[in-house]
Amino acid sequence: MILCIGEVLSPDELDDISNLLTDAEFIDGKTTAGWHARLVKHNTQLPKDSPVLGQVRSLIHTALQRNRLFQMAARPKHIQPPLISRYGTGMAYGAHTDDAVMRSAQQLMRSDVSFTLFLNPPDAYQGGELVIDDSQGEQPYKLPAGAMIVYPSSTLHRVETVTEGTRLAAVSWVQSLIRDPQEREILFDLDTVRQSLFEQRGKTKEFDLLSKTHANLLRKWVEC
Ligand SMILES: O=C(O)CCC(=O)C(=O)O
Ligand SMILES: [Fe+2]
Repeated sequence: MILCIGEVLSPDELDDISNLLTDAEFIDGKTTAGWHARLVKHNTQLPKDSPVLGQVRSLIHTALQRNRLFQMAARPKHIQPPLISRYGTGMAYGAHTDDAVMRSAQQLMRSDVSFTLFLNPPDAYQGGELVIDDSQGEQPYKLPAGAMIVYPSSTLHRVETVTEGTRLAAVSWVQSLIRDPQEREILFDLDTVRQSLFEQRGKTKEFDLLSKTHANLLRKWVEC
């Protein structure tokens, strides 16, 4: 499932992030890519010791925690602290697949879900689409500032060359409580229907039965 979620960051949070990044120093992004992705990764990102990295990550963490759609779609067990990337003119990230296993703090995590959170508006740059190769073929995504795309880490994807302007984005990976993407989608759909039924009719018998099925499938599939 590929899901676009709007207004994950508020205009105030976007302003704060933009101010923090204005004078920040960025370094070559190759340092955090796997050996094959490194060959095609041409961007820059905030270094680990950047004085603003903690604040930017904290704003993003808060936004992800409160976003119900993200929580429902990804069911995060671990979220890798996001990389804050900047693509200037001529920069791109060629076709690659994300590492299946990553080190997060002191532990290893599996990447199930990848996401890009767009930090500046689409008219601030030409090109720079995230292109995901899914069963329908290649699909380009270029979202408004503050919106995010959540997609399976198993896909091949790339970032088109930025031909003008600057693209700012946060990217990260999630190990999901629900490993299987189809099971995750079934739970997402059931949860969506359950909530809409509740909004329309309140806590009916049908709502209770759907909630029971949702909880029992979650119990069956969850990896704690
Ligand atoms: O910037 C993006 O939209 C995606 C970057 C990416 O694919 C990666 O860092 O692995
Ligand atoms: Fe990637």
